[in-house]
Formats: sequence, C-alpha cells, structure tokens
Amino acid sequence: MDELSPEKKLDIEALLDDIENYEPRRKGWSWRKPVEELKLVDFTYDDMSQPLENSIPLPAARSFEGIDPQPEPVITTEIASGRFEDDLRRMRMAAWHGADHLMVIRTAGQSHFDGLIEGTPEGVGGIPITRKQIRVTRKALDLVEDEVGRELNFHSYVSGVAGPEIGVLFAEEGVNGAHQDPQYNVLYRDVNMYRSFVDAAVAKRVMASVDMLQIDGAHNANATARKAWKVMPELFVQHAINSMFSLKAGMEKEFIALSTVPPAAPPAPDLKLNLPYAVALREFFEGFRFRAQQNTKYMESSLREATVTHTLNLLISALTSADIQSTITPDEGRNVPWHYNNIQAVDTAKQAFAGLDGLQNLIELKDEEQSYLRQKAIELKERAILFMEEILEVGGYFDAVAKGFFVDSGMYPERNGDGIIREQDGGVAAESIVPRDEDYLAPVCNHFGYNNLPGDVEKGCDLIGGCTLEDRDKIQFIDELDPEDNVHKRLEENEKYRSGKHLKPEVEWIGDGWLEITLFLPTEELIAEQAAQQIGEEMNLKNVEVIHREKMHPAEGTLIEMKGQLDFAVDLEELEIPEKEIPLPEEEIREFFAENPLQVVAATVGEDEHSVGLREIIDIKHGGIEKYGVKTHYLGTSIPVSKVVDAAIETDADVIMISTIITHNEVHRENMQKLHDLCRERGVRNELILIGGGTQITDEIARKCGMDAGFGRGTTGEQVASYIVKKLRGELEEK
Ligand SMILES: Cc1ncc(COP(=O)(O)O)c(/C=N/CC[C@H](N)C(=O)O)c1O
Repeated sequence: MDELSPEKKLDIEALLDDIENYEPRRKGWSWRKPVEELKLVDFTYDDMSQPLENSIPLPAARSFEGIDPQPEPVITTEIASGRFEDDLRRMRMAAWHGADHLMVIRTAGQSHFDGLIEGTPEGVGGIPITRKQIRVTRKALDLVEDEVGRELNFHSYVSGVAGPEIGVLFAEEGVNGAHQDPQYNVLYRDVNMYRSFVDAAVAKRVMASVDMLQIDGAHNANATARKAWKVMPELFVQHAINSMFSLKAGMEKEFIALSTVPPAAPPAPDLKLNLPYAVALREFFEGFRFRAQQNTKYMESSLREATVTHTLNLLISALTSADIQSTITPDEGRNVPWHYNNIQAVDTAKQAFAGLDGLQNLIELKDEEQSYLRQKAIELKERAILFMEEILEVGGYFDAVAKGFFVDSGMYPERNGDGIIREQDGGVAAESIVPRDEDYLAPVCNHFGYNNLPGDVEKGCDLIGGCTLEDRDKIQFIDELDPEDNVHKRLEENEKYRSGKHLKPEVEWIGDGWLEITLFLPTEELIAEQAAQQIGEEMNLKNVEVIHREKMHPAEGTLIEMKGQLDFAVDLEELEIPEKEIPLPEEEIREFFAENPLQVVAATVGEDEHSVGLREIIDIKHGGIEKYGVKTHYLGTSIPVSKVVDAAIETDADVIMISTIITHNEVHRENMQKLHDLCRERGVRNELILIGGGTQITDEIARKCGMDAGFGRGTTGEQVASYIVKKLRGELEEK
C-alpha cells in the first residue's frame, strides 16, 4: 500500500488487502525525542519535542505563522467505538492533532473470554481485540506515522482470563503498550486472585521481551471509591505491588508506567489535594514512568467543565512530570466518545503544555520542611507505608484482599468497611491453576517460571527452531469466523458514504447521521428539556435525546444540548461548490497597481473598536495591501459610515473597506447596507468598490447587504488585493 496523502482518505479495503502477510515494522514502545531549546518563529521553548512533518496546529497558530510545538510527554487518545475501521480515521485525525498513543478499549466482557477472538466482529463500548483487527490497525498506523513524521504507539489491555494469550498476541503483532495489573482482574473483574497473579507473571515476561510499555491499574480505585481522595494511601500500595511484581517478572523501570489520576476535581480544591499526592508519588517511585490522566469519575455532561478539569490535571503534570499524558474526551460523561471530541482533548493537552512551557524555570513548589505541601506529602507516604505494613501483618496481599482492604472509602488507617472483598478460592477461573510437573517443558522463549529445558538448550524455542515470537511463519492467521458480523459486510453497507457520493454528519461511524444542537430556552429545566425534545423532532431529527442540560437560572432559563439523527444524506452530485478563489501572483498584483495607482479608504465602523483584523489586511507587516503599493487612508475605529463616505469622496477613492466584527443585533449587516445606500444617495456607488470584512462576514452576507465582496476570518491582504485587481479588470462574473 503506497503512502498516504493529506488529500486522500484512508483506503480501508487496501489496508485489509493481504493482511495475512502483514508484519509489524518494529516492536516495543517509542518515546518522543526531546529538543533542548526548540526555536519556533520568535520563541524558544524549554519542554518540547521534535515537531511533526504534517500536523494541524491550534486555531490561534494563525497569529504565529502556523507553529505547532509538540510537548515532550507522549499524548494519548482513547478509542472505543466498536468498529475498528472507523477508529482508524479517528486515529489519523488525532495523530495530526498531536496524539502519538492510540489506546483501544476492548469490547465489553472480553476480560472473561478464556481465549482469543478472531475475525473483525463489531464490539460494544470497545473493539473486540483480534489478530486481524490489530494487524489492520498497526498497518494503518505505519502509514499515519510516516504521514505525520512521528512513531505512533498502539495500545490495548492485557487482562482478564486470557491475559497471557493476549500478551503473546500483542508481542507477536507489534502492539506497543498495554495495561497490565493483576489487581485489576481481582478487584474489578472478579478473576480469581491466584490465577490473576500467575497469569500476570507470564504476560509481563512476554511484554518485557519486546519492551512493551505497561500501564498499571491504580487509577481504577480512584474511579471506583466513593470518596476517591480517601484512597490516596492505597494508590501508593497498588502501584508498589504491581511495580515490584513487574520488576520480578523481568520488566524494566523505563517501561513500567504508573497510572496516576488525581483523586479529586473542582469544586474540591483540586491542587491542594492532588499536588502533594503527585509530588509524593514521583518521589516514592523515582525511576519509574508516570502516565497522568484526569479522573473520569468526576466527568459530567458538561464539555466545558471536563475541559477545565483536564487543564488543571495538565497543570499538575507540568508542575511535576508526566511521561505519558492521557486525554479523556470531554464528552466521556455523555457519550461513548465522539471522534471530534477525541481531537478536542488532544488539542487541550497540546495547548496547555505549550502555554505552560518552561513553567518549572519560572516557579518552584513551596515544599520546604514545614510547608503544607511537604507535610501532606509526608503524611500520604506514612499512611501508605502503614497500609503496606498491615498487609504484611495479616498474611500478605491475598489475605488483605479477602479482608476488604482495598477501595475502602476510609483514608487509611481510617476504615469504613466498604472495601471490595474477594474470596481466595473464589472468582472467575478459581481452582484453575495446575502446578507444573517435573518434566514440564514449553518450547517457547521468554516464558516465566519453571521450564524443564535440556541442559544444552539456551531457550525453549530453540527446540523448535523459534517460536511465534521469533518465527512468524508459525503464527496461524485465522481470517473471518462470522460471515455476517465482520468488517467486509460493514464496508459493503456504508460504501456510498465512504466513497463520498453521499454525505452525512457522523460522530463515531461513517454515515451514522448523528448531529448535536445547542439551544437556550428561557424556562426551567424540565420544561426546557421537553420543549427541546419537541423542537428536535419538529426539525425532523430522529432519536432526539437531550445529552446535556445546564441551569442558567431556575426561572430565567436553561442551556440544552441535544443529539439527533438525520435520515437523509447530501448527494454531492447535486451540491454546488463555489470554486476557491486563487489569488493572482504577487508580481502581477504589484505591476497592476504600479500602472493603476489605487486610493483606498478603510475604517472599522459603528461602535466597534476592533482594529487588528483590518490592520492585518492593510499593513505591509502582515502582508497587507500596502505591500502591493496600494495607498490606504485608514480612518481608525468606531467611525460613522457617513464619515467613511465623506473621506472616500474627498480623496477620490476607488475602494472602501469597512471592518465590522460586532454582529450584535445584526449591526454588521446594517452598517454594510448603510454604506451601500449612502454611496448610492451621494451618487458615487458605481465609482467605488465596497468591501465588507469581519470574523462573521462571508462573501454572500456582504453581497446581500450591497457590498461588492465580503471577507471573513483568516483572510489575507493578498486575497483582498487580488480580488480588487480582478474586479477592476472586469474578470469577475456578477454573482
Ligand atoms: C489495568 C487495567 N487492565 C485492563 C483494563 C481493561 O480491561 P477490560 O478489557 O476488561 O475492560 C483496564 C481498564 N481501564 C482503563 C481505563 C482507561 N482507558 C485508562 O486509560 O486507564 C485497566 O485499568
């Protein structure tokens, strides 16, 4: 498959082609490459990594020559739509916005499957992780990483009853990172605790053999505990248990990432609670890696609130450290995340880190002996040590779990007795451990534990000329098992959308038809919700559902966001696309104005003080029209329209350019219409070219108000100058 081009969509069929012979280009985790002092236009950055070759910068980059600084931490986006083929597009969009860690949530229940799934069935709340799905995804990421110019890490989960098998599958297929923490199985999936740890040792050894990055599961206690900030001492203990177990199983500290999630969020005093914890954690576990993530527990349906909480979490990362910065989509509190919200979250992380660049060279944490921060950090460490000591006193981890030590809502040593209890002989796959016989022999390498290898054999798979980790020919690739539930069937059904013939809004899957409407209703919540529902239905949306409701005032009004599905598509063949105006070459514009000197009058009109946009169109510094030799009389801001016309007549101008940013009460339309009418009244309309500009102006809006042309956000002086030349040459057909 040839390389991607930014103008073309991912070709899923081509990716599926010959997938039985796909081989991953590398194994193991990729860190970003820090750049000591990154210089971009007028700025020098302290905490950035190598820029991308292709990317989409933040919107405000328009004012900074399009720079797109990439922070040092790896940035994660999580995906869980259930159709991996649609997620590939989401991954590509996320990579262009700065994500280099694509984490795929597994389909519901896969933890309790005691074997591997094959083929490409559709998942629920996540993707069925299968060999074919992994290969197509990794193959797509190979292409995307070449396109953006940075290695991309593909990540999923090694957990559940088939943990070791999943671990081997991931190692064979070049998966770069995975969650692996036996405590997760025990506490949250009720898999037998002995089975979980035996499996974890085997899985970790295989993961270590390919330098697969591991993320632990401590964050789950946060998301589960009633008062999450009370489990902070326990989180240290959970990290310690998994980290030490991982070292004993053969993992390197560089690839053991502690999953650290702030156990609280506003309106709690976020940093007062979470910063001491973040500082103490990094001191305790020096040398390990840290995966920072905001706490999903506190995500409601407000995208704004989730984004601010995420930003505070990013501040904690910038004040302490984060090797991996996970991003939670702001809509996780209302949807199975929509793809464009993945991108929003990635941009939030990139934006915050760019804004906080060099922070640790600007401020120091007040952590001297008697400071609040230091005292809290000490207290948390002491509580954690006492917790660990009591575990030892009661006989060790398994006994402690059976006694409900974990996820108790009391701040240890305070106990509320509401911890998660698991029986030592209970849970899924209990009594399923078979001790290895004396003559146990597994002809595989990187196998944990007793293996009765013949004396002269260095590693097990030498006996068979290499196992599947060394000899891919030994891998049995199984294609589709279900003739109906597979990606090929789905691609057949949505071909007309993928080919671009039919266009439908979407949030997860191509052609899903979902869109979102935001409205304010001047009434109380329950009435507003019902009214919104009816409005959506009257707009002929299907499956209308209010997904966010925010009280602005009990009586004055309610903000509503609702989703609905369109049951029709736009047929591109019937769509009239205005062709994009291509500016004339710079020299041609310059020559024209040299031969035809032009007088321009420009002003920001009405009660409007915005001047930046118009100045950019005029000033030579921003590549404005003065650059082409055009003489401009700039009248300033808040200029009455009548004065603009007077000035144009006095200077015998050829062009009037007015800027009108404020649109309150349609004042922008009014001002343009007034300019047109006044020029007509003064008998000069036909001698003047009238141009309206502003962030909410379009050519169509301007023309409807009597202008000759309108220019909106992002317009350049070159575009305006080129338009004037074409207009004066009579090359523009009247619209
Ligand atoms: C240690 C561990 N193992 C397995 C799983 C997943 O296990 P199932 O496939 O059974 O759902 C998880 C889940 N949490 C991930 C939350 C979030 N997406 C994150 O980035 O941390 C886990 O934490």
